[in-house]
Amino acid sequence: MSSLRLGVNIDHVATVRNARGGHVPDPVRAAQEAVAAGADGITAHLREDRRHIRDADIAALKALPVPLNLEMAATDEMVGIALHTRPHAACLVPEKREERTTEGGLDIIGGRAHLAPRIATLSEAGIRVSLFVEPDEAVMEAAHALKAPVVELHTGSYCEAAVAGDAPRVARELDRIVRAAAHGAGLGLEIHAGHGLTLDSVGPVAAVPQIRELNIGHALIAEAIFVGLRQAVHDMRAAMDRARR
Ligand SMILES: CC(=O)[C@@H](O)[C@H](O)COP(=O)(O)O
Ligand SMILES: NCC(=O)COP(=O)(O)O
Repeated sequence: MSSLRLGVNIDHVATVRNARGGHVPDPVRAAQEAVAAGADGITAHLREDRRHIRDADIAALKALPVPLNLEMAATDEMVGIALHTRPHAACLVPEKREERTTEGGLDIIGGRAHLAPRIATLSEAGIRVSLFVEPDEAVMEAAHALKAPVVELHTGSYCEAAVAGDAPRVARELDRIVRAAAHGAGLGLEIHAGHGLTLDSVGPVAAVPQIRELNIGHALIAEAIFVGLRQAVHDMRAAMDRARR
């Protein structure tokens, strides 16, 4: 296994399925295909509004012999579902019903009192907790204080700059990621990253030595429409491995 794991987020397979209210394409089949092509795990975001991944998807995905990273809001409802389903991991993410997609990292400084008991409950159940946060050194300190073993650095700002071709901003945002990863790893946190990554933008993030896992979904599923899911996973895996050479 590579030192850098690939978690494939299959949310948007469910987006296509839900478009017609039926059963195809099946997110579980997508997960099996992704793993067959080299994914190290599956990520699925059970949103409060169930706009894509649904509760039955999580139960079915859990039955697969692959690590399931359940992305979820830090609510009592979702903690209850996680305790019932027992995924390998739970990644706490901020959520607003009106958002098109995740818009930022979890407020783990202002939200400490709300998060601490939920992190403890999930951890005590043997679920590996990660916090989806901004790549910021002070945030790494807060994650460490909350006793979360893993942080996932939000790469959205870096990816937006990359898409815009704004080289100075790309450099600034990448430097934030590099600094946060080094600081967080120095505190003993396991460092993951994700959101918005594409074949074109993944390389510099994959090259950050402290990052142990990338979670990639939308761009990979979009590419799969043209080259097939196995090829899309293979290509992303290859881009990550090239960056680590
Ligand atoms: C937290 C994150 O960046 C994604 O994993 C999240 O799943 C995005 O939400 P959508 O998949 O609904 O766009
Ligand atoms: N946590 C990031 C993730 O799972 C996938 O995000 P995206 O690649 O769909 O933007």
